[in-house]
Amino acid sequence: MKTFQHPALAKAESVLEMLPWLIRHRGQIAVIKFGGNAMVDDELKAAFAHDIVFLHHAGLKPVVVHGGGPQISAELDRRGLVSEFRAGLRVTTPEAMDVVRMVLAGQVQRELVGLLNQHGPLAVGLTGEDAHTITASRHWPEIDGELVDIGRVGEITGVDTGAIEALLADGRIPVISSIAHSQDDGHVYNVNADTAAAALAAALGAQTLMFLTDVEGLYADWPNSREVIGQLTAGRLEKMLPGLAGGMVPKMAGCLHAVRNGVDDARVIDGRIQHAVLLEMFTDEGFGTVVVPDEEEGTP
Ligand SMILES: Nc1ncnc2c1ncn2[C@@H]1O[C@H](COP(=O)(O)OP(=O)(O)O)[C@@H](O)[C@H]1O
Ligand SMILES: CC(=O)N[C@@H](CCC(=O)OP(=O)(O)O)C(=O)O
Repeated sequence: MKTFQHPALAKAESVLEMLPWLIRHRGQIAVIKFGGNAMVDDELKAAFAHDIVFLHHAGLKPVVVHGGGPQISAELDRRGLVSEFRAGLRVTTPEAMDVVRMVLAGQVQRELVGLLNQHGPLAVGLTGEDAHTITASRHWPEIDGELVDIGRVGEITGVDTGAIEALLADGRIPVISSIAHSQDDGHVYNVNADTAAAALAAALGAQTLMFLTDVEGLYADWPNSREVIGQLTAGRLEKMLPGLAGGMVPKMAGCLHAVRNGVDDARVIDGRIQHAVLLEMFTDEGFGTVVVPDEEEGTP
């Protein structure tokens, strides 16, 4: 008997191509950090939300951590306040902290929760303050041999995954803002969102940590070349870290922390590409930079 090929056969084939990835990722926790610089436009943000909802329905447990650096800077600017960064971290006065909290928890997080919930009652937003999810103490970075005061910037001292795990068990998608509570002094602290995502990924026992940013991945010789490093081991990354600069420092330090603390792989991918998360998780077209534990050198 002759088989009949439906005109839409190619569609069935592309659905089937996902099968090995669906089997591989089922039940996995994926922490996905959406950088403020990757939130380029409404279409891209909507595509990101769609991808996260797809992961959820594909049987993964996505946890979204979001940034918002440029959005905070814009609001500070609107209020006539300056944005100063030291050692890659925003100098955060108590007045600026109010703006950080308002922009991250009140604007960026709300927008992402709203976009996710267009697909059903899925997303619940929280900040690190809620249920002591992230606790911190005041961070004093060392610059030129001296400890420098950069205000209400927190160094993570603890992660309590209870609230996130309860949400995951309830079939929700947690969306987390990188703000922490301090048990030392009762203040609220501004935490770099990359650092928060990495700490959460390790504490949750996530399989994957993914950073969506505004470059293709880690460039080997930035800013001189645009050659992306496809894969690197924790050991190689550790040697490279002191030579890195700018926004890549917390991302790559976060990748290292994650894979050294039980996360299978940590990725930096180009969040400006529509459906970057889906392409990375469910196709062979891996792009960006993946960091793997030392023993996995050579594994795709
Ligand atoms: N080696 C490198 N490879 C790629 N980008 C780098 C590198 N070193 C520094 N950068 C900078 O890091 C930026 C990404 O970090 P950041 O601005 O904090 O983004 P996000 O908002 O996504 O966290 C890039 O736009 C680039 O300017
Ligand atoms: C201490 C510190 O610098 N906190 C960051 C928090 C937001 C963030 O990290 O956002 P991106 O991921 O978009 O850069 C800030 O105030 O900009």
